Amino acid sequence: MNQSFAPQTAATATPVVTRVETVIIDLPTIRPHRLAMATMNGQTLMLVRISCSDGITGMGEGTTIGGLAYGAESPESMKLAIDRYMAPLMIGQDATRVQALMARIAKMVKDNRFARSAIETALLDAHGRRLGLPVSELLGGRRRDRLPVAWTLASGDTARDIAEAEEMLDRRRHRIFKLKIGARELRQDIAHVAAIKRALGDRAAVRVDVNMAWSEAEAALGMAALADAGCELVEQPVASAAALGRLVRRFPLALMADESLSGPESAFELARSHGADVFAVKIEQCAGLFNAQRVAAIADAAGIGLYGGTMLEGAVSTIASAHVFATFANLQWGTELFGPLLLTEEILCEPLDYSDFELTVPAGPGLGIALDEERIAFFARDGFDRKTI
Ligand SMILES: O=C(O)C[C@H]1C=CC(=O)O1
Ligand SMILES: [Mn+2]
Repeated sequence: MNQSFAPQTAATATPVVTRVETVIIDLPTIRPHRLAMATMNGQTLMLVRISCSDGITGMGEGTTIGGLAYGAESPESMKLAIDRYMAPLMIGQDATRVQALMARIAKMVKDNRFARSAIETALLDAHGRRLGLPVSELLGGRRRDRLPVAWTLASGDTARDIAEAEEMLDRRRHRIFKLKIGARELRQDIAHVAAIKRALGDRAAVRVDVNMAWSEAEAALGMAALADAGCELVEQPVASAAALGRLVRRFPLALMADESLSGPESAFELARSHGADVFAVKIEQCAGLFNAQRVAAIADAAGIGLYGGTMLEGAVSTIASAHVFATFANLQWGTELFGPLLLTEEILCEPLDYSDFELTVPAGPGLGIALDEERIAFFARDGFDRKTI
């Protein structure tokens, strides 16, 4: 058969990355958010925009909690890693081969998982827009259009937390509540959890996140008391993965790994050592969306439950997470993709749909969201080009 191989014209030439821009924006939170390691009064988003030779652009986000309190990357270090090290590796490279380009970056940039997640998100957003497909379709296809969303009660005050939970139930926004504990004395924390569960009864699920604040002995005491109080799940009570393995299944509540999980290798190790009942999957901890899928596959193979976690990201990384969680075969524990709701400011042209206890995964190309560039420019620390994307 005769085949014609027409030479590539400018219009069909491979799109390459032409520009990588970053910006840091500081936004207030609706109330102080008290975690074991830090109290947040605001959140800082590091946004990245990748432009390509075919005129397509994509957005990504790197966000952490409490500066350097949560992990080794800060918003400023993510910006630096991208500006100084990742961008030069990307300019002129094929923008359509996202996995190949991420592998090129991973070879030259160790760790820096949050910054890599931001870049991968932006490349997938751009490629989705190019092909007219949502990111979830690029990742193999979504299995669900809506995701259950938990809310974190972390005002530090029991009565205020109960009032907040009641309001969320009334508005049908959340019926799963995660309580941040570990900053106070153990007995006080248990009394706090028990009071909230008593007030909410069967109308809501109550879970806790200790953010590694307990010793193993405290965790044994605490988990028994939490189970008695009607708490259904405890997240990362201790720092060490070995200790998690010694605590799991000893008490009638599920044990979830969060900080111990940093991608497929640690997921495999936790699965091998039976270190958790549930994995909190976070795209940033995993260094991107493809790795988040690998972590989910490991959990499925090991019979470990899945939960869609957050680093309290803004809309861009929240929706990137939503796209990948929508592809998971199992999502037994729902998600906590409420980050944008903790901020006083809307940075999207159209707000996300949180209704009936769930978040709708956008259906448009790429991430399916449009940033309000005026708002971004207004909140940018050092200025940002206004450009409609
Ligand atoms: O899970 C964490 O440790 C971080 C985060 C998620 C929800 C929240 O309130 O804090
Ligand atoms: Mn956690």
